[in-house]
Amino acid sequence: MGPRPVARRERVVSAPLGGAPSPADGPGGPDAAPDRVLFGAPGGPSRPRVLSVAGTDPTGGAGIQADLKSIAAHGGYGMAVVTALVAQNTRGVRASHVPNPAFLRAQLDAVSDDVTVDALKIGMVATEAVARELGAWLAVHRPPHVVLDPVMVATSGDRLLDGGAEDAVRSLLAHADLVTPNLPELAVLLDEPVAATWAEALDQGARLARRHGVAVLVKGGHLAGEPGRSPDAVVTVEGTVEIDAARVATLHTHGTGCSLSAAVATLRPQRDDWVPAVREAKEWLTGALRAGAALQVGTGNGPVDHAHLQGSARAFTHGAWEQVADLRAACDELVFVRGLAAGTLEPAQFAFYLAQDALYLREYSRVLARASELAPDREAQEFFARGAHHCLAVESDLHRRWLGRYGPTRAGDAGTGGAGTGAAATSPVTAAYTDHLRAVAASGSYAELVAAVLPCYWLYADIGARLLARADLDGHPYADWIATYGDPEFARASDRARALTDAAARSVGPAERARMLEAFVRSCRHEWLFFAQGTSMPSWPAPSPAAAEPEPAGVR
Ligand SMILES: Nc1ncnc2c1ncn2[C@@H]1O[C@H](COP(=O)(O)OP(=O)(O)OP(=O)(O)O)[C@@H](O)[C@H]1O
Ligand SMILES: Cc1ncc(COP(=O)(O)O)c(N)n1
Repeated sequence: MGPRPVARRERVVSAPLGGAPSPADGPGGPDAAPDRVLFGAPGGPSRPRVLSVAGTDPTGGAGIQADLKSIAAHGGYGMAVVTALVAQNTRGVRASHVPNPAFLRAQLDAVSDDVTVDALKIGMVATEAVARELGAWLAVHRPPHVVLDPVMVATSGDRLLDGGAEDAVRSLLAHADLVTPNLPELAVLLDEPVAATWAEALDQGARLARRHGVAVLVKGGHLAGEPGRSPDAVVTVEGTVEIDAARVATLHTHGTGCSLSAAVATLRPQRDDWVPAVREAKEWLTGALRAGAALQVGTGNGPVDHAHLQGSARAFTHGAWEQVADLRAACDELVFVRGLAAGTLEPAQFAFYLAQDALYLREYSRVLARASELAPDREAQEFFARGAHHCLAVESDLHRRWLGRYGPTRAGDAGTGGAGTGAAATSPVTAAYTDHLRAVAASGSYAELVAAVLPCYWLYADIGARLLARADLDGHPYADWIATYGDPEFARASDRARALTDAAARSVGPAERARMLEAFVRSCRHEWLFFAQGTSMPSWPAPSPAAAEPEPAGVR
């Protein structure tokens, strides 16, 4: 029932306040890139198709090999064009071979002649000639999201870019949305000394952003004076968003920059802007750094573990979604859902459903407000607070746009078992769902609560996308309503709710994860019932008038 129109409203309502490009929208503002593709929607690609243009590392920790693992770990389909074959391992670089630029172009064209690229990550370009050829290709085939990792020197200290080719890398900035230099690379791009403090690094990031109209991911991996921390920041002409993380005490940092930039490139087509993509990628990278040593790869600076969330620790929502596969199929088969898609649903049944939806949203808003209160960080707090606010906006909108159309009495008829006395009463099905949510809000943890509220986003985004693809909306009585179900904005909010749930799941132990799963599955069952009541809820008798209070003894 839920927040799908909420997310839709998010775009409309926030425009006057937040309509200016956000700091992380990139140089062209929020409209520079086309609307996000709804990956996994019918008829569309199931995953973002991400191209890495970079050098190789036969030991698999950096370059293209790392990029492909990182892309896969973030749900992308990875492709790779090789700029340079590098004989290296965890101890250093021995030799490299750079194929001629014509062969690079042949590889690039082989991809762009055949495949749509949703995001591009550029890593080691090795020589000026490679950078120029790549620039020429980009001038014609620029993908919607371009991340440039201006690789110059390896962790081992070996050069990966020809001396004198810095200008050519700088020229690629014109084709990039986000550039991800480490501190020495940032200094080279600006032709300034290396920043000694985090504040200086941020200033340099701002100068680079202004000079080239690009978003800059300033990385604190090489920073000395911040003990225990490894902060990064997304810096644009509009401002700076810092993303802090604990420093992992490890030698195994080979390929961190490659892995991070590939992760961000893969997440960007799946997220609203650069900040959430970087936040998620960095959180993942910190886990990958922690798990790196256990791989026992090499005797030098070993790689990070790109697969640390796979296997037993794979994303919580992945397993939870599989658990409710039957319920999801059952939702599709409901008379209500089929009638909605076909346009054959009785208007009175639709009105009853909407009246219950409005009642539900009022309660759901309170529950989202509680999730905001419990949220562990500002981004989650804002996400749920916005959701809570928009639920109320949508509830009012439902009354104004939809329930007015059918008349409060008819909705009330359905809701009060035929009493026909105006406002709808909460049905037992609606009450059971909101009771469940409020119980988790009252006594569950943040992790359990986000799992409980997730189905209201995710099931609707999922059903919405399929309804939209199937239904012919021309002259359809519920066209407006179905369009809100399939709105990509809503799918984005659902993705975010899912990512927050996964982040919460990663921070708790197995017992709490089991409670999260239970809360999630229960909410899914309530969602199914909520749809089902639209066509199969019997009227229930209106309550009898309250018995008159007995008069207290001794009066008169
Ligand atoms: N020891 C660490 N603990 C936590 N995060 C780290 C650590 N070292 C690097 N990082 C993070 O890894 C990412 C890459 O940062 P870094 O500044 O090392 O870039 P880089 O030098 O381009 O990487 P690479 O080592 O691949 O060349 C950043 O998000 C940074 O904060
Ligand atoms: C092909 C290639 N690209 C990038 C790096 C940088 O990674 P790191 O600095 O972690 O060695 C590398 N070593 N090899």
